[in-house]
Amino acid sequence: MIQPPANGMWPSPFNPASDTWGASERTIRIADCTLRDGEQQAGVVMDRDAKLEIAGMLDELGVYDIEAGTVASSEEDRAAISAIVNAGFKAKTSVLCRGLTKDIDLAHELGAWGVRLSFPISEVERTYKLKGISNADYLEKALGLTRYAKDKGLAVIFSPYDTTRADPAFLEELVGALSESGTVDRLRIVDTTGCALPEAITDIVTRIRKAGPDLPLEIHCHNDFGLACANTLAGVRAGADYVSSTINGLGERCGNAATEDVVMALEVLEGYRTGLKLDMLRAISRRVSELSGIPVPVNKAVVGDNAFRHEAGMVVAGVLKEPFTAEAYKPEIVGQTREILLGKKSGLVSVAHKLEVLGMQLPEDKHQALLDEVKVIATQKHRAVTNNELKDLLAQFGAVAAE
Ligand SMILES: CC(=O)SCCNC(=O)CCNC(=O)[C@H](O)C(C)(C)COP(=O)(O)OP(=O)(O)OC[C@H]1O[C@@H](n2cnc3c(N)ncnc32)[C@H](O)[C@@H]1OP(=O)(O)O
Ligand SMILES: O=C(O)CCC(=O)C(=O)O
Repeated sequence: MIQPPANGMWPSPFNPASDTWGASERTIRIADCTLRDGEQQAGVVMDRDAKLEIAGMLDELGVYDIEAGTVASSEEDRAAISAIVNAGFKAKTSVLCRGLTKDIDLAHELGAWGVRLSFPISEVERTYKLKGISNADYLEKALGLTRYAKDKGLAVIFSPYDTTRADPAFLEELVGALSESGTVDRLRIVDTTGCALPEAITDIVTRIRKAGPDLPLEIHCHNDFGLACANTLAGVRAGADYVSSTINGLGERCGNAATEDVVMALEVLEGYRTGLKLDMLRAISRRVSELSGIPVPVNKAVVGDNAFRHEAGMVVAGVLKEPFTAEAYKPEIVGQTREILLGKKSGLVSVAHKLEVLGMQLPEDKHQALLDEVKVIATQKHRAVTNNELKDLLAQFGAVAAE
């Protein structure tokens, strides 16, 4: 008889073998940016206490670094950054800086571990944000800023904003120069408008690795085409060891790659290890939702309420015998629980199951009539039937407590 895998994960055997991308030799580190890009979602405000609480949960989750805010943004944000820096977390605290030395000074004064120097590289960004700066001036400025930050003892993550629309030859030239300068600890590849395909990310990472073979890489993708997770995975496969993502995919416009999606795809489908406490994912998702005011869709991957809920009769008939018939991994791995709902799509197997769960007995010849009534109620109410509604129905049908 077929045996489920002992680790509670059952991916497709058509997936490439887990050592294809060196998964067994690489640990992928999560550089979470919920508190910076997450807060950039229009209308979201997270105050100092909210940020400190989320940072504490991220630390417990096991992320490598926490991008705590944009240092120039406000006094409140600087207070939050300062509180996070001084909280004694294991995770490192970094901040986003513009290409301005005054931002680097602020980061230094706050005691941040590192800076992400955001310096737009594509022609469109440079034209409208950096007064049309030339390639030569861009290079000089980038080298000057990274040197300035390095001399202050900061970890330097250089971020050529809008990387995926950069001129490829200039991007390679920049990477070569930064790499040679020894002033950069990591390069962040940014798909600012979410406009890249996974193949493009693979190409960019491959080019960058050729131009600066020793430069550690971070991948930061937006979700405007629903590709943020796929693009992040492509970046990791091609050689990025750091993932910049957010809880619940919170972030500008359509958001960022969701930490929970990326981590579970890496762990379950690709065989990488992230070192995260996966069973915290549901709890941190809920808290970030509460503190940001942005709800988690019920069908959100990994952390949604419906991620491990089953209603359709044919599915439930399988799940009750072997959950892997409808699930790729066990819900408890991510702090979720499985639930069977009774509703419009249920069958008799679900009726028997619900009776058992509620500790009730009903003669089998009444099950079909009960199911018919369940379907009427569900159809009228446009939802599944609650346990209380079911208990009332069972009373009407003369069900008794099981012995
Ligand atoms: C999309 C991203 O994820 S990047 C991160 C963006 N995050 C944020 O903007 C959040 C926090 N921002 C803020 O609180 C404010 O924008 C502040 C305090 C940083 C700056 O406010 P202000 O000084 O009033 O400037 P404002 O935001 O209106 O405009 C930004 C200016 O910086 C320029 N700029 C934009 N990006 C950069 C950069 N990376 N480096 C240097 N200058 C930049 C813009 O072109 C604009 O210049 P202009 O005034 O000549 O048009
Ligand atoms: O330049 C950066 O690293 C920040 C920009 C960003 O978050 C983005 O473009 O998506």
